[in-house]
Amino acid sequence: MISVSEALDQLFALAAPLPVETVPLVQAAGRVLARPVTARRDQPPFPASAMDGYAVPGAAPGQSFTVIGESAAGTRFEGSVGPGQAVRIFTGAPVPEGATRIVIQEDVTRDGETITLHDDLDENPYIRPAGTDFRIGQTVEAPRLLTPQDVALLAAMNIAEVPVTRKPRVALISTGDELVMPGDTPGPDQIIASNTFGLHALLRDLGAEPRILPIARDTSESLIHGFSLVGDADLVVTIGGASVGDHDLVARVAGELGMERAFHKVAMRPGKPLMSGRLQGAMMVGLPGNPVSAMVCGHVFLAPVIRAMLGLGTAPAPRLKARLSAPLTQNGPREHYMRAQLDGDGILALDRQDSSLLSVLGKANALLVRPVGDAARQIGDTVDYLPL
Ligand SMILES: Nc1nc2c(c(=O)[nH]1)N[C@H]1C(S)=C(S)[C@@H](COP(=O)(O)OP(=O)(O)OC[C@H]3O[C@@H](n4cnc5c(N)ncnc54)[C@H](O)[C@@H]3O)O[C@H]1N2
Ligand code: MOO
Repeated sequence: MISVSEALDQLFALAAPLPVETVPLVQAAGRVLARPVTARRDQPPFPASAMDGYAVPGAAPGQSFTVIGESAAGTRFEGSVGPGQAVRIFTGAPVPEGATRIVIQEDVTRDGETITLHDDLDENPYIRPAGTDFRIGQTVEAPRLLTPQDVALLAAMNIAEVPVTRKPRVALISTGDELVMPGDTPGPDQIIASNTFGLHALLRDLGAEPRILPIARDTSESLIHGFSLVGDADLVVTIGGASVGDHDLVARVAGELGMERAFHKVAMRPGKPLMSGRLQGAMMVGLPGNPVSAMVCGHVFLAPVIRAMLGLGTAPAPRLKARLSAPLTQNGPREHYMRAQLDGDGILALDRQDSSLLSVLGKANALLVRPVGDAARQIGDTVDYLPL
């Protein structure tokens, strides 16, 4: 059995960054910017008013000015402002030549075309210099997972299309005679395929394009048929059939189909029977069937693999630290990812840790990580965790 970090290294060696494609800006959020993009204009492109008021060439309390025109957002005042003159101006409008500040309209009394400034003037000039937000040539660096804020910035830079890494296509194959799809009517010995859907959701959130294939039954023929449906997937993920039972066929069938196996079995709990390799041009990961094992492997392995394929680098799932709010007994020979709850008092491993318990996983908001052979821990000790 290899360690979690050795398994991750081998997975990263199999996970090549995907090609670049161009998408319209409305589809850019959540995608990974693949190349730096450069602003095509200054913003604002002219000195702009930050407030509604009057543009004046300097201002003293009590001073009067004659209003000679108007500058609105989209339609500037053509001309300049001389001594004793003011231009009515609105937020976002170009500041006319000769004006050095904007006096907000709350600080002004207007009588016809004459304005008189109040005694308690707001001193802020309220002018945004040209290019104060960004200048032509300024870049948004890549790789970068684009947020809604980034999309707004790119739009302001007049970038209508962006180069992004293609979404990793992931084929999900559940295996087992006992499984039916949610909504179907299970026979007396059957259960519902669950982690398939949890993994689909996780992968979609990570920016992949997952596809659930028909459930493969516990026969070689059915599994071979399942593998024949993966199409152009970058990553094939099987669920179940990874262990040592008579009906656990995934490793054998994948081997017969020519899988170059990188590893099978990892010193972790849950998730021990994990396997991976390369199968017919795609990366393949065989997850254990126990629902919590599959989901934990999704967070610990599939998430970093998807990020690597997206060009976001090769790093394990980020870990944080917290203080224990209940003691822990000694850990065994496998790295343990304990379902845990984190709150203001610290982190607490939940009572029941069986890898079939989705209801416990649902209550957890963290996976508390116990290193191999970790000694017993006391309240207040610092531990690592992965947020869920
Ligand atoms: N003698 C041994 N038995 C087992 C070992 C071992 O080392 N020696 N390892 C155990 C561990 S650890 C795990 S984890 C499981 C993993 O087994 P498989 O990957 O072969 O998974 P299955 O046997 O097919 O299923 C396990 C369990 O999960 C349920 N399952 C499977 N797929 C789904 C799905 N898509 N949705 C919901 N539930 C699913 C399945 O019905 C079983 O209950 O092996 C241990 N055994
Ligand atoms: O490793 Mo299994 O995933 O402990 O339940």
